[in-house]
Amino acid sequence: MTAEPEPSATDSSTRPVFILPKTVALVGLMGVGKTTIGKRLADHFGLPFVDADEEIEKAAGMTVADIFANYGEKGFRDGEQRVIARLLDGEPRILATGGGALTHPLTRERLKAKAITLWLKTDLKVLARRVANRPHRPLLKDRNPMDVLKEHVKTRYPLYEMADVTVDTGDQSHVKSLDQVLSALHAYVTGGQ
Ligand SMILES: Nc1ncnc2c1ncn2[C@@H]1O[C@H](COP(=O)(O)OP(=O)(O)OP(=O)(O)O)[C@@H](O)[C@H]1O
Ligand SMILES: O=C(O)C1=C[C@@H](O)[C@@H](O)[C@H](O)C1
Ligand SMILES: [Mg+2]
Repeated sequence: MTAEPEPSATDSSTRPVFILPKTVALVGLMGVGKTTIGKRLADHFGLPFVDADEEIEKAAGMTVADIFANYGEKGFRDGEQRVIARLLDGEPRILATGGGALTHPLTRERLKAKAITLWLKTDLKVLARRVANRPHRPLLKDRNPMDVLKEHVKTRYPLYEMADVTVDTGDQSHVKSLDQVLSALHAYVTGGQ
């Protein structure tokens, strides 16, 4: 006799099916998976995926690193604020924000009003390992990643706490992280039904 296969985390038929009433905006520290999980979430819902960093680069015609170099962090945040405002208008979508987007008061206000905000978090050691492999982030230039991440925990965690939904993904596969995100969103959208 052949046993029925166990439903696995990769079996998308076991994932909850529901409609998103508005845009889901992923927030959290750099390297936590906003882009990676955001793309998979968009595929699941058949919604467009947008990455605020990419949209800022398109609008400015230069890389995030060059915007920081030419206009400083303040210049970048102003541009980021305008781009996120535009991305929050229109049909629901999945939006990956930049790690520091919530530091701008207007961005915080708009995200709160127009999106379901979802804070992705994980252990700092996991993040330090991930960002060490990718040297393009201007805030890490010539800095020890763990020092920067610890500073960001102090200044940004109080901001991320405004999120409607929080998911701690630990150090596991994308597939499992996506499952966690979907069940947390499902509980939020249906009021835990
Ligand atoms: N379970 C997981 N969830 C999310 N990302 C993971 C996971 N496991 C490994 N990663 C890897 O972590 C790296 C960082 O992810 P990603 O670029 O999506 O982060 P981010 O939050 O968008 O960062 P940034 O703020 O710099 O844009 C990617 O290489 C991704 O593949
Ligand atoms: O954490 C941050 O402040 C940043 C994260 C990236 O997504 C980019 O938005 C930029 O490098 C700044
Ligand atoms: Mg990203």
